[in-house]
Amino acid sequence: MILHKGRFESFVNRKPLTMTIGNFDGLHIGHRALINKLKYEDSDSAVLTFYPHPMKVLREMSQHQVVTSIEQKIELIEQCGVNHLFLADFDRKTASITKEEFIGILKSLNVIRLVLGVDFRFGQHAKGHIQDLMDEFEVVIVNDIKHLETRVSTTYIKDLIYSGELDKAERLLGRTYSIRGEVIHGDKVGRTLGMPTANLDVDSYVLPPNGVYFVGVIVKGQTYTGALNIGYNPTINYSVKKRVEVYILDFDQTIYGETVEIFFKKYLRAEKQYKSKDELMTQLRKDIEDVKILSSI
Ligand SMILES: Cc1cc2nc3c(=O)[nH]c(=O)nc-3n(C[C@H](O)[C@H](O)[C@H](O)COP(=O)(O)O)c2cc1C
Ligand SMILES: Nc1ncnc2c1ncn2[C@@H]1O[C@H](COP(=O)(O)OP(=O)(O)OP(=O)(O)O)[C@@H](O)[C@H]1O
Repeated sequence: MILHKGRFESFVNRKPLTMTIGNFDGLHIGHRALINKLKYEDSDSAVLTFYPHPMKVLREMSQHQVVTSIEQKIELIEQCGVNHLFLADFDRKTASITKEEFIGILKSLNVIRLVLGVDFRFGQHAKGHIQDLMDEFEVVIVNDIKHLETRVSTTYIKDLIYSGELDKAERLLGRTYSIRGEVIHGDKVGRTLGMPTANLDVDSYVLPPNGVYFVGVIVKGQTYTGALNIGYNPTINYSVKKRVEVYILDFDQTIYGETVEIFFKKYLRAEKQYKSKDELMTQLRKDIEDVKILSSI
């Protein structure tokens, strides 16, 4: 896959393209339905997406949470076998590109065919409609992919994750929900409990509810099993900021600064304030036993 990164109006491409356009946060089964329709003999397949997510810029949402980081999105699109990914910088200037200018840029990029969802809008104030594109390009419209009468969308999947419906989110994503984060320094209390944990910086992701999860962990290309806690450590070492920390089974490396990927497999229990450190430790040992059993099934 060729990754074109930069300003939308500055991209250069010679070969004819069949392109789809959107945010594609999550690369869910609806998005994949579009991408799977990009293959034509007469052209290369292409995805156009914007970074940062337009919502972050337009609504000034510094805390806009995502289902896939930009790195994950690039990898997932590449795995779909797409020839070109156009990753356009998104800022106020990009947002002010009119629908006529938008069409002009697509033409200059040699786009001959567009594959789009029925609700597709584009250009300044989302004034451009599919109808405006039909005069200039061949347009393939993909009907909404639904799950039990509900249109699959990133917004819906985010709600499922926030409310802990991870099985359903997994079905709509077509893969286990995973997040990536750098291992940061915690308060190093875990190791004094005989249970060193990796604290993760995963601030930009949609997180499921607080509690303990059975997870898969990828560290330096190797897959491990883990017990992950999302919460505030109410028993010892209370934290005002939400923490995400994982105990990786059969692992004893120092991994500060490494990026690890966490795959949410099963919710185990709520985070709880225990009366003593010993009670917490007894529970943590039980969590690890539960995770061992689940990983052997
Ligand atoms: C699998 C797992 C489950 C946890 N469950 C709880 C819990 O129920 N209640 C709690 O107060 N802390 C819980 N913790 C947090 C520990 O108290 C925490 O690891 C400890 O405070 C170490 O913090 P540190 O990373 O800053 O060293 C859990 C941690 C893990 C890894
Ligand atoms: N369920 C679906 N079925 C078919 N096409 C879809 C579906 N969901 C999104 N698309 C199409 O995929 C492209 C990219 O979608 P985009 O990521 O912008 O929206 P979305 O998944 O609906 O997310 P959000 O909930 O944030 O609006 C658009 O052309 C859109 O119409």
